[in-house]
Amino acid sequence: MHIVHLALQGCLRGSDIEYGITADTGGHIRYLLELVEASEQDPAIERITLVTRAFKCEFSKVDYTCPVEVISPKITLVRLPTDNPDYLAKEALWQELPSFITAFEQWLAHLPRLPDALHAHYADAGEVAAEIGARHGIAFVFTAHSLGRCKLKCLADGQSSLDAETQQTLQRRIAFEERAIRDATLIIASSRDEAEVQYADYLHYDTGRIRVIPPGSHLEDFTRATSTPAVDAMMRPFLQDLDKPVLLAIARPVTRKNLAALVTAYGQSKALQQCANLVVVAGVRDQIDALEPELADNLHELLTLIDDYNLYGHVAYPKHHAPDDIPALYAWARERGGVFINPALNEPFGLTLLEASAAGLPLIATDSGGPSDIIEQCGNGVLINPRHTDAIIHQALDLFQNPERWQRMAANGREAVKAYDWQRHAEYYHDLLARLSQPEQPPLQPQALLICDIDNTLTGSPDGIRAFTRWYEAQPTLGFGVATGRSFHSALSILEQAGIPYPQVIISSVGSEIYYRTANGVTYQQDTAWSARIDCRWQKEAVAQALSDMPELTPQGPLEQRRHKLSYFSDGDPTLMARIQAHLKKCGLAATVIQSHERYVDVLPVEASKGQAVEYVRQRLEIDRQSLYAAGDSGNDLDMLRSVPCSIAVANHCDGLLDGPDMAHVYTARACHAQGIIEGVQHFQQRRKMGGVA
Ligand SMILES: O=c1ccn([C@@H]2O[C@H](COP(=O)(O)OP(=O)(O)O[C@H]3O[C@H](CO)[C@@H](O)[C@H](O)[C@H]3O)[C@@H](O)[C@H]2O)c(=O)[nH]1
Ligand SMILES: O=P(O)(O)OC[C@H]1O[C@](O)(CO)[C@@H](O)[C@@H]1O
Repeated sequence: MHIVHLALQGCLRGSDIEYGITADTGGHIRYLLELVEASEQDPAIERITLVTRAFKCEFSKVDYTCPVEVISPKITLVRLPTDNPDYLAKEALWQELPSFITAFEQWLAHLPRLPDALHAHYADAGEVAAEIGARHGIAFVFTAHSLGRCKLKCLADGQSSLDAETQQTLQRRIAFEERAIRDATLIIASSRDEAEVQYADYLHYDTGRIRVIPPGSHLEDFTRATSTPAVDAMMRPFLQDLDKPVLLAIARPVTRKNLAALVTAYGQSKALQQCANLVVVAGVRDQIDALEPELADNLHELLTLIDDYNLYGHVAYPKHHAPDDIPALYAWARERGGVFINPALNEPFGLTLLEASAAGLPLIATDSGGPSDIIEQCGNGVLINPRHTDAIIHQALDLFQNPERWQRMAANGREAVKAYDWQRHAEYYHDLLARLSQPEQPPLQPQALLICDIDNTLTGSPDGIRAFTRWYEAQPTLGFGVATGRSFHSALSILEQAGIPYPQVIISSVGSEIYYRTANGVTYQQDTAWSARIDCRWQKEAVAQALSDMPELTPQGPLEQRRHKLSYFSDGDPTLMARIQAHLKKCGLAATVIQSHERYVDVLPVEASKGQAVEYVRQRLEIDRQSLYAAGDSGNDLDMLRSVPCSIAVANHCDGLLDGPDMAHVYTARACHAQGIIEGVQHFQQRRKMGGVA
């Protein structure tokens, strides 16, 4: 397979990246280089080409006009010239897109055959890929890295109005993104937040074409790192007490990274100054005023704040560092009981959080964007509102003054971050690309359909999953779907992690959303008729308002709240469901209320539940009632198992699932988890063969 990656911005080269030398030389470059390094390990990948723009510049000694750079035997970097030969910031690149497209077409014309996959990084490359894709009928993959609508929102939040030029630049970028999102065959997001919140602001948002594949990080570099004399030398000119704990930030000095708020918070708190130094690694520079205006303005602001708060001797802001110094910087902070902070107004994902976690530092991070996913997964930090300096102060003091909490978070992070692995990313990514390059399959028309709950039904036993996968492969006429309380992306992630085949149908968010796998075998299409059907009597805001009167209900995190689902934690009181129903009735509202695993309460439109969604899918796929199997284990499976004649409760079922008189038809498997599903389906198949009534 030949994969072509398009990435136009910043100073891209094969090694020794000058991170932060321009506003656009940052995370997308690290992401891309580490992705291709993992990608080339796969023998199925014959060739990888990175295509970028050639430019001249005065700020670096590197030759960024060199047309071809061989990075490894499989990976080549190609620089294409455009009309303007000079370095241009991403905001000005749009002018060069027509000439870049022409140069790219000429380059493509010299290839023996078109690439198997085209992958565009960031809005501008997305525009090129959409144009080339349309002209040549090439499918493409899009990764935004950062989205204009989120940036617009977070910049606009802080000010009464944005200047006209910024508005115009962002609107132009958003138009490119809209086109890329509309035309891309597949979109790769790094986090659930990106997939479910950040992309959701776009007109052409289509969840089913997005896959969440978290990036990795060269963990070993950070886990093994120790501080070096170079880091000591970097800090010595700045800090009075080199041994104090450290509050460390590493980010390009752009407005979105909000480094000024960090220095302000530090300046406001004498207590924080007493217990820790502040280290801000904000790119590299020779002369501040020779940098791009945004970088220079932000650095001037930092220097002014340091001066205003008289922080000399307490804050370090080194001028230079090499890529190799970065792991040593985290290690230097760890050796001093440090904490890593990312106070960005919005962080689409946040590679620095992975790096800091691997290096053993607890995190304080913005509550806007990808960090919430990372911290939820790793349990190694706290989220803060980046506009509240008192929250930064409070959380930093708490971590510095509570060594047990520090230890626990540092240990959690080191362990959990192992899940962010480029090799795994590459395997998943290649599998998707390989499927996309195969001819499309005819639409699904199974003769029978098995719908399974995921958690503790399909999952729970790795041996069971292996047995299930083998067994399912030998059932050519049996369709397979899942019905889960998880969101669509959360469901796909757990299935991928567990090695379960991609289902043909995904009923997610407790039956309030339905997706069908499309003919390319990779992407999904949402059933909008189902959404419209359950929407008609649903008054989400009013229901949420009414339930806010019930103190025993605590809302679950923002990602669990969906257009047609409100989710809460509860104390598990068995009378709660009835009380919620009564309260809603009193308020003139109606909803389906579902309690599971005692703690969880989901409130849905009246027409939505797993059972009603399964019946809808059965009719839509024209499956005979006796050829539909459903398997589950807990409270939110109850109405599905109750209504499907061939239902299976796995042996590890809970929530008194089979207590009701209307559950007598349910087959109770002797085996737990996925083995129980196989046992149940075989039971019904056998019974059918013998002519019994199911
Ligand atoms: O002075 C600096 C500043 C940054 N870095 C490195 O540059 C990378 C920065 O990546 P990240 O923290 O992810 O931020 P961005 O540069 O803003 O990257 C964009 O692209 C990334 C990859 O998709 C996403 O994780 C980000 O959220 C998105 O803003 C990290 O490896 C840093 O260690 C340096 O080496 N030196
Ligand atoms: O917030 P913004 O301006 O979209 O910035 C994202 C920037 O981050 C990067 O990943 C930096 O490498 C670039 O894609 C882009 O220049």
